[in-house]
Amino acid sequence: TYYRHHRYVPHYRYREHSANTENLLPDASNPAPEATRSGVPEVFHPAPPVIHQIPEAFHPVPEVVHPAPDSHLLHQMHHHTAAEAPFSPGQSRVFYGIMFDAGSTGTRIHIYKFIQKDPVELPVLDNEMFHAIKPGLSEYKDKPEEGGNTIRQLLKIAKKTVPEEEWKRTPVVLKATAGLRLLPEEKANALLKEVQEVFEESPFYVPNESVSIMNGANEGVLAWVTVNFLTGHLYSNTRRTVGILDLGGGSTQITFLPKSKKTIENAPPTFTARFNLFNNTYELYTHSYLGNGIVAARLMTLGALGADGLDWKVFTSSCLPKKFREEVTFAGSTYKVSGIPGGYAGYKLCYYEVQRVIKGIFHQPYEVKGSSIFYAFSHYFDRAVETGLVGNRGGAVEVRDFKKKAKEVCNKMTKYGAINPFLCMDMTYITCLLKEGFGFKESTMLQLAKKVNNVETSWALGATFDFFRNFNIH
Ligand SMILES: O=c1ccn([C@@H]2O[C@H](COP(=O)(O)OP(=O)(O)O)[C@@H](O)[C@H]2O)c(=O)[nH]1
Repeated sequence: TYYRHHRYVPHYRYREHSANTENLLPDASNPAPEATRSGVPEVFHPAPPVIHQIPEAFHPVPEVVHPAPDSHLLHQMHHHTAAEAPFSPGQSRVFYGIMFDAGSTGTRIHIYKFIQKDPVELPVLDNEMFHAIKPGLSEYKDKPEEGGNTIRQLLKIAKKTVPEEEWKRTPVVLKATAGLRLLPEEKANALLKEVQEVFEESPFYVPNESVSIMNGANEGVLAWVTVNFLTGHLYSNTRRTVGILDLGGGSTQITFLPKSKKTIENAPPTFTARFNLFNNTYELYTHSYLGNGIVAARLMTLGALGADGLDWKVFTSSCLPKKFREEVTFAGSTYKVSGIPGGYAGYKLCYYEVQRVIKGIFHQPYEVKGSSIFYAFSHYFDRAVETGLVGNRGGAVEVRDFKKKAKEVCNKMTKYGAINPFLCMDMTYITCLLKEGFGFKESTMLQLAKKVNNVETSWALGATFDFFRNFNIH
């Protein structure tokens, strides 16, 4: 079935912004999207096997900055004239890319399979194999060899997924995010060195700078590229795109293409990123708030992050069930946390506590009060599913729905605490983050998704495109 051509049919609909033919591949037979039922948030339907056309930016051209030592790989990656193409007539070529996401709460492997039908056509994304393990690399800060074993484990999946004859030209790349950013440099470097060694003993192709800590701006931009690619916005003729909201364990990202110049003019200089893609130069508003991921925010709410006396101190909060008591490990430290026995718990008090994590830290972009569409994934999605705000296929909600649900969860702590004792704290934090952090209106619509067309919404696909054809983000 590798070579069967599936037609790309958009599976996303939106109440205010319905998908239209601009977002489709130029295929006259693509059906026009159905009208959405007004007022009913539509869900995403995981697509049947889909082939995603790679945007032109990914079209391999000779100025690829990552040199591949394997001439076979280069041969395939670059644009050929028919005479030099390594293709037999009518035969498709398949190639793979392996991207590791070393997050603060877990490590994930994404194995992308691309198909190039003939040397002059753009490759297409055929499918993704995804696997996640917990905890993240940062938990192994004092035992890097054990951290390396988690990577070895995931590489076994890569060896099962990628055919053996492709191993030596399949690039393997790892990018770490907040977990490693928050570690002391020497601890983070020891972990990266260990991963590099594990990669080198693997049969895959290890490019230069294969293992690194990604900067926050790239994390936001590359997730934006992924989501706009998967939703069909990158190869549409309009400049209509969607924004992204990513809530990790250690950091949180907001990225969107401003419609108004004022947004860029009023943004701090480090909050914008420019890059070329699809013959367009994009200037995005993007920022990663380190320490404002959901797990870091829990510990800040509790007053635990950076506190002394961790051995004996118990950090309490009215956001937690009164009888709850647990140890939380984050960025290599362990904290004792609990509810307030015999004390008060509930939404109002909790909101007051989480506000401390947000006040005075966030820049509110000029435009966010407008009608832009934002895709929210990672922990936004997880918490929305756990509380029943959306089903596990995701869907559209308004910011006020998070608030309503947060109140319900905090006021029925016993019921929801059984699902996840941090639900009240997390939902209240998300509400506060959206409203008082980014400055969204209560009526702003968010599309909650984990996958779009069967591919994970994360920065990893964007990073794989960037690897093959550098966007030169600056
Ligand atoms: O491809 C992915 C990448 C991440 N996640 C989820 O997104 C969150 C990201 O958290 P992470 O630990 O990576 O946060 P960071 O370290 O970047 O702050 C976690 O709930 C993951 O399970 C996911 O569902 N799919």
